[in-house]
Amino acid sequence: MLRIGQGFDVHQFADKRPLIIGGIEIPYEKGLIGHSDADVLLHTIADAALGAIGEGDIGRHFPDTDMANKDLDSALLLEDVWRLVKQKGYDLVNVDCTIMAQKPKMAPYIEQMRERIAGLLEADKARVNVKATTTEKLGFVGRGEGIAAMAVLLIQKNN
Ligand SMILES: Nc1ccn([C@@H]2O[C@H](COP(=O)(O)O)[C@@H](O)[C@H]2O)c(=O)n1
Ligand SMILES: C[C@@]1(CO)OP(=O)(O)OP(=O)(O)OC[C@H]1O
Repeated sequence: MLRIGQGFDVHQFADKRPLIIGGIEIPYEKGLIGHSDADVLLHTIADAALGAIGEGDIGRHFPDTDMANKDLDSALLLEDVWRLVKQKGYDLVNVDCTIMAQKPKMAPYIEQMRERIAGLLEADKARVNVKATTTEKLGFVGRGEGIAAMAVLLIQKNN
């Protein structure tokens, strides 16, 4: 049995915040804001995984009204979501992600992100692909107001 899910998330830039994407801290003059650590890529993957198992979205599982989720490490959030996926008997087939950011350059950090995500999803790195694109200076991403990410994720159960 195969199931597919997709995810999309956006977070806004602010000064004096670390920039954490894909579980990796990227040196930059600004970071993303959210109730959690605002890891836009891990949130997107978690939403895609929840979509694939028909379990809603991260806002339902980790409400931003709950102070227990304040400054939450999104790696823990994705680990929790992945536990649900595994409990239902599924493994990762592959996940493909796109980060939309005018700046900074993601290319130097992509391999580290793949390794981190593969670890969180208990899968080989070859099953994880991460891409980055600018939006050619158009829209909120192009103006450097924030970063968006999307993911498509496929899981498989062998029975
Ligand atoms: N934040 C980003 C954006 C893009 N890249 C890399 O540059 C390539 C070209 O970007 P375009 O927006 O012109 O498509 C893209 O394919 C990425 O490899 C990046 O590293 N970081
Ligand atoms: C992760 C949660 C919870 O800490 O907070 P945020 O960091 O604001 O992230 P978002 O992608 O808006 O949605 C899920 C939230 O409930």
